Amino acid sequence: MWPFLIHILFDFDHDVAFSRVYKFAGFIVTTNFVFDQLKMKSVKALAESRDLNSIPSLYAYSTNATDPPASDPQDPIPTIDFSLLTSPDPDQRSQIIQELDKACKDWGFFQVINHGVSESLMKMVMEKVEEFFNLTDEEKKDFEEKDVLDPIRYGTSFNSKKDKVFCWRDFLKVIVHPEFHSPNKPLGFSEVLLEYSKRTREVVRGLLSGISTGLGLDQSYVEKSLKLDSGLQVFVGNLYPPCPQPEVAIGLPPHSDHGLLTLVINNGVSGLQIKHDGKWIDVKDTLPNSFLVNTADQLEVFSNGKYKSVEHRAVVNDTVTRISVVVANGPALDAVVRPADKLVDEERWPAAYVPLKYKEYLEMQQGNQIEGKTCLDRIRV
Ligand SMILES: O=C(O)CCC(=O)C(=O)O
Ligand SMILES: [Fe+2]
Repeated sequence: MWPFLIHILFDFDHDVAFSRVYKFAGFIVTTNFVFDQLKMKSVKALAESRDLNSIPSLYAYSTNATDPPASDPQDPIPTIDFSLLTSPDPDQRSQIIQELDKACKDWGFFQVINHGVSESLMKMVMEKVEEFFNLTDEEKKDFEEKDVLDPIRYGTSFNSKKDKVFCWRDFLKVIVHPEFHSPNKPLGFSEVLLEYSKRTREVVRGLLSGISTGLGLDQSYVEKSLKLDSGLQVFVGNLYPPCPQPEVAIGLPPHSDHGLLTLVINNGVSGLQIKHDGKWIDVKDTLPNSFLVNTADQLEVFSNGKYKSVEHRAVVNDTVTRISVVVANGPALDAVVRPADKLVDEERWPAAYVPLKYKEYLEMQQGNQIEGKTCLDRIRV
């Protein structure tokens, strides 16, 4: 006898359903649960549910078949000694500016050491993010995402209203500049967040002034033209719980970030991969207390394509929780970003991107599914 297929559908109205297949007393039972009913079910809650030995089909992600598997980098990832940017020795300064320029041009990704942010602050911010995710679902509910520009957004996947395949990731996104916001829990989070956002902003400012010089512009050109005094800074905590089928799930699919520079640290568990020379490489064995920095879309536009925003993704594993703390630093929301005048020459290097207000770019990127560099493609000339 062919087994019967019993399809239990709880609700036809919703398009986001996930199914699981069970064998039950000779019958095959497919259950379609409507995701809405589990709506803010975090991946953390899902991963902690008993007997989870496969992932719901909603999370089934297939990697691009043309992408080779990730490997270790053949050349070492560039390292930038931040302290040299303010060295009293002009030769040392110009040397590090050249290295920074090369790192942005060849990699779009580098580690920053001697940046002045204390080890204890980096450790504390990681602990507070972990404590945040360990709050009860009820407590975290207060911060559930509504709109992409809400100052505090707790959520799952990337854009759970649009994603066809869900990411194995929960997140907390907080706008910390030009206005500072913070969840009021856990205790002490807000103080740590304020300090971390100030300190990391100093690092970003220093890097961008070096980058400005490296692009052949005045040291303060980036800062002034993109109005960094009121630049947008978004703090992101990412939680990637252990996944029973890591090879068919994804923490975050390939994407580039929307701002200028992104600073990343993690809890010592690797999972970040970047695309370098067309190949995915694992980012691991990084220097202690370093920041991983990547160039983002607005820097690609501003530099007229001299620096490309780097594509990266996060993979998951089946044993340990990975946490990353990301600080995305961009222009002011009302700044119109266009290739810098000095980097445009109608004959040799015509402007390769159309001018767009950063706010509009951000809404476009955050309001859609995340997919490689498709958002940037929309504003290419
Ligand atoms: O988890 C990571 O290492 C990277 C996260 C990331 O790319 C992002 O939040 O945009
Ligand atoms: Fe990213």
